[in-house]
Amino acid sequence: MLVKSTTLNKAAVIELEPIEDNRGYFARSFCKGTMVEYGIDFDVVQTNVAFNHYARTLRGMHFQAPPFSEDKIVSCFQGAIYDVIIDLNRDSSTFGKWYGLTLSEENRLALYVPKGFAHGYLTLTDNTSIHYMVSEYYTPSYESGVRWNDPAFEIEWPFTENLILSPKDERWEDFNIYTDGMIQSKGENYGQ
Ligand SMILES: Cc1cn([C@H]2C[C@H](O)[C@@H](COP(=O)(O)OP(=O)(O)O[C@H]3O[C@@H](C)C(=O)[C@@H](O)[C@H]3O)O2)c(=O)[nH]c1=O
Repeated sequence: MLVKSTTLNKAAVIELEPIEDNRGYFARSFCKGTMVEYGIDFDVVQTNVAFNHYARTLRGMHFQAPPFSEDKIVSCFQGAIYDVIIDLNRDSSTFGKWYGLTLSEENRLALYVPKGFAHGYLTLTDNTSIHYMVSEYYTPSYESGVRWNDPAFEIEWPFTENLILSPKDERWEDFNIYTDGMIQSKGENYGQ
């Protein structure tokens, strides 16, 4: 597996290195040692799958606040999604910036989402299956989010009309770039 940097601090794209033969291929999709070589210390405590019936389904933008901030590794093993992250760490030079890429069963890419990043995705096809590993247990009282179309971030989504969202994801309040965000080293969460 190859780990490649992105435009956002700490976030990375993971590329499989399939070993092919007449049956198909084999590839490592996660290796703690390889991640450490790239400076990422990731301990998986839970793996999750999500399925979406329809294209234009948007889930996000979610994070767990300190002290339950979590790293994630997200991949799409059926169909295709446009996956987006936002750096909400106030002490990061890429604070407030977003990054997006297509994850699909064809490109077999995964996205490493560091602590303090909001994460969400828009399905590009019907019948999408998403797999993600997380480094913290689900802690609903620390679950938080920002709205997919919050003007503070200007995310360029492939579609913006006729989206399917949960009521929770429609209602995240506006992010205030001056007062909201997190500082992981201090375990602090500001604003929402
Ligand atoms: C995330 C999660 C949800 N649930 C429950 C809560 C609820 O009843 C149901 C659906 O939850 P949600 O609507 O939050 O599911 P969903 O919108 O798919 O939430 C996920 O979105 C993507 C973008 C992420 O990045 C994930 O970390 C996670 O927040 O599943 C768990 O039991 N454990 C979990 O770890």
